[in-house]
Amino acid sequence: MQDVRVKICGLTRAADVEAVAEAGASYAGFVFFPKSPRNVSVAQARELAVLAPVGLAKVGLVVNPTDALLDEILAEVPLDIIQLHGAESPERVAEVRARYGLPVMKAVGVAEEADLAKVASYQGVADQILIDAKPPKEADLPGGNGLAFDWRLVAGRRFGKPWMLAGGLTPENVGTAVAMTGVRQVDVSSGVESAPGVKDAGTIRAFVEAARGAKVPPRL
Ligand SMILES: O=C(O)c1ccccc1NCC(=O)[C@H](O)[C@H](O)COP(=O)(O)O
Repeated sequence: MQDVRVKICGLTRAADVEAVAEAGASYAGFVFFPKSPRNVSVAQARELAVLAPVGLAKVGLVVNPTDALLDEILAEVPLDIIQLHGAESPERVAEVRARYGLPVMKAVGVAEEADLAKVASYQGVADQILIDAKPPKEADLPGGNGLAFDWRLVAGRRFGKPWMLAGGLTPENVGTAVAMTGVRQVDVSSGVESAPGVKDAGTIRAFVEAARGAKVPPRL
């Protein structure tokens, strides 16, 4: 049985990339969103991305990006995946994918069953779907809020494309989340931080260990 794959999002320091690689995560996320405590400049992201070893996929997270912003990022940062975390339409997802020739992961915020209907419109255009907790109405950030949603909504679900579960995951609850949902990939940001935007190497290690040691229910 394959291990659960882990994405650690919002890396800002060289030591974070090192910790993520050493822990055995599969994806390292860099946030390009000025309001975020995890925001990195293009130059910073480049310095971090080049430290990632082969096998650690570098994900660039953007929110409703213009082509100009994506051009600027992709001219400098050797990304493997583009994560679209705003209100991008399926047409925009297809356009970004075609323009840059990179896989695109589209985030969909979920708070109730009805939110999952949106996933269908991205199945044909995105390479992966990130099922994340919907942010509270007053939130400054569309993601990275450390809030979970009701995992029963996605228990045993398949979405026609590989998917990842996010929102309020921690070393303590990720095993339950995997066992309950059957998801093969998980994403975390706040749950491995000692303060907003500050990753903690020990907690990253504990999270990856817990995720990889989780009991994944067999696919029916
Ligand atoms: O993490 C951010 O600061 C962020 C800012 C703007 C858009 C999205 C953002 N994060 C998205 C992610 O992929 C997070 O890892 C995901 O939402 C889970 O976050 P958390 O609940 O804090 O583990």
